[in-house]
Amino acid sequence: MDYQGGNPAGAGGLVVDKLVVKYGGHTAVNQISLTAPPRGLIGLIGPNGAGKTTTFNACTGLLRPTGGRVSFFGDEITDEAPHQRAQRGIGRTFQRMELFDSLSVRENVALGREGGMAGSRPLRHLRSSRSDAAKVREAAESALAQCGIEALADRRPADLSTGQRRLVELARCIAGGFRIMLLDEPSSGLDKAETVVFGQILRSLIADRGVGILLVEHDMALVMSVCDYLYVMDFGQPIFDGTPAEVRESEIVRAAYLGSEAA
Ligand SMILES: Nc1ncnc2c1ncn2[C@@H]1O[C@H](COP(=O)(O)OP(=O)(O)OP(=O)(O)O)[C@@H](O)[C@H]1O
Repeated sequence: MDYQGGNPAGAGGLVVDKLVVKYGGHTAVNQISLTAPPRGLIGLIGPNGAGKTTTFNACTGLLRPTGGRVSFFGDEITDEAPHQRAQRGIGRTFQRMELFDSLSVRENVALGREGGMAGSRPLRHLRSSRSDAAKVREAAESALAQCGIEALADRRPADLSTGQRRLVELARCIAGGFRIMLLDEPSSGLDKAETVVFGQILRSLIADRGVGILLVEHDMALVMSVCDYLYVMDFGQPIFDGTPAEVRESEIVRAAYLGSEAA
């Protein structure tokens, strides 16, 4: 079922159920449940150290949880390796950008598609077909267009502004053709105008491609304006979930987080 707004629990996509993650004796994530459905833009917010990135790492397989389950379109994937989850359609960007400055923007974006194809067929680079190359080119051009950065295709990331680099990173993830994309602070370093454009691109991405997005973000203006539904965590615990309007009104959230942010 595609997401129609409101509480997305049970709507399919990426489902996290009572997730627990410990680093040694420290419980970084404690009983977190959330759903990121197709066509939904879901925010995961909370103060620094709340456990948001740790939750992402458990969803993408970089960390094995101590408890709870992760499933994807009905299949349990809690113990699957990162590449298996990527092949199923879980994509991700990282808090710190990882672009290759020796490659052009177009080549960086194409890697998003090539990585997935190489993962499914390890010898692809030795015996890649013309149709594979065409698919990669097409995916890269389409992702560049989705982000409005076709004109930057032949430039090097090092020569671009932070805002432009963020869009290259997003385009690379889009080129991967994922069904659910986890974006970790993707608007960090952008100015207000760039952030507005970034939010519009996220919404158009959902409308045009039917993907779902799980967004970790500290920019409350962006979160409140683009998200359909929000999960709020603090000290590893779930403290509230609801629509942006409900979150804004919540005393619990205000006390834990929004009091210090521009709500
Ligand atoms: N590799 C690690 N080893 C031990 N503790 C860690 C590790 N990574 C994170 N932590 C701790 O786990 C908790 C959750 O961290 P996490 O990075 O998931 O929070 P976050 O909500 O993403 O924070 P931020 O908004 O600052 O990125 C914090 O107390 C952090 O110090």
